[in-house]
Amino acid sequence: MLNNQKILFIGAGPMSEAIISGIIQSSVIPAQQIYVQNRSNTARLKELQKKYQIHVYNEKDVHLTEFNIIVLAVQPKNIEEIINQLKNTIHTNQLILSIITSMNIDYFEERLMKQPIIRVMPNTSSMVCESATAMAVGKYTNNHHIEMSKMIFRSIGEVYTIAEKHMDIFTGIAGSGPAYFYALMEQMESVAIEGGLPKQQVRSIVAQTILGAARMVLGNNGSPETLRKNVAAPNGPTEAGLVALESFGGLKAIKEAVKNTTKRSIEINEEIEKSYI
Ligand SMILES: NC(=O)C1=CN([C@@H]2O[C@H](COP(=O)(O)OP(=O)(O)OC[C@H]3O[C@@H](n4cnc5c(N)ncnc54)[C@H](OP(=O)(O)O)[C@@H]3O)[C@@H](O)[C@H]2O)C=CC1
Ligand SMILES: O=C(O)[C@@H]1CCC=N1
Repeated sequence: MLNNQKILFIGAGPMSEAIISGIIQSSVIPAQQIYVQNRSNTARLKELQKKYQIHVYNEKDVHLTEFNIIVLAVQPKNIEEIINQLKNTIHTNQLILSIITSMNIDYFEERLMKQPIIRVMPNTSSMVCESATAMAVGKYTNNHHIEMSKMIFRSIGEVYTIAEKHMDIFTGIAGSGPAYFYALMEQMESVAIEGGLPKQQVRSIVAQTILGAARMVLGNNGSPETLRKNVAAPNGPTEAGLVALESFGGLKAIKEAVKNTTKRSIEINEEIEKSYI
């Protein structure tokens, strides 16, 4: 429990909401100790306040030093504004959790003096407490910071502590991963509806199929390779499907999607670093 901690979310987008929803559902931090700010979208702040009974702020009204934990949840392009807001204001006893895509811990450590910082990559399944979240720690963090961060992110799913150099590839498979599965689901839904299955059943059928496959792997029922082979009898329908998946470039496409995401994640950090030179 982090009952005595006050936490501020800078950025009121879907990722902040997903994390807030998780920590309230799991009673990790009480709603009255959760604060969220943005710059302009007051309707969004009111919506979050009403839904979760949390405190909301406009950027200019925030007193940063009140908070034990500050979560950075804005787009990378807004990072400079955030650094300007934090610099010369926060203390080294405040923990910064950055979920900002691509931005390295070094970036923060160079601009904020000896600040404990943990870089985190959750995914949108946080909303249903099923995120695969990575955590990489900065050099000014201690065990207490790490434990607090784990407690927060375990409330929205599984947490994996990784080396920071692997954060971009982690983004490639898990941060962005849900989007590939949704794209796959869109295609499966569309072909099933074309094939005559009732639209209202198709969504559940496709989602249940993906959920079942994930549960089989997580339940140690075999490797994906073994489980794939178990589905596909020689010369059966699945084998025909897998042949099409390969011959139409589906398998290569999956690898390329992960590689391209990873590459773009690296580039964003480089672009922002370069904009300072
Ligand atoms: N969506 C996803 O699947 C994942 C996203 N992430 C990362 O998490 C971060 C947040 O994502 P997401 O919630 O989707 O982002 P959004 O772009 O939807 O939301 C960002 C929020 O930040 C606010 N904002 C922007 N600049 C400032 C500022 N200077 N001060 C205060 N608030 C500000 C915006 O509101 P206003 O304009 O009113 O200020 C908005 O509420 C991003 O870096 C994203 O890459 C990480 C993992 C997964
Ligand atoms: O693509 C994005 O902007 C972020 C990275 C991980 C998920 N969404």
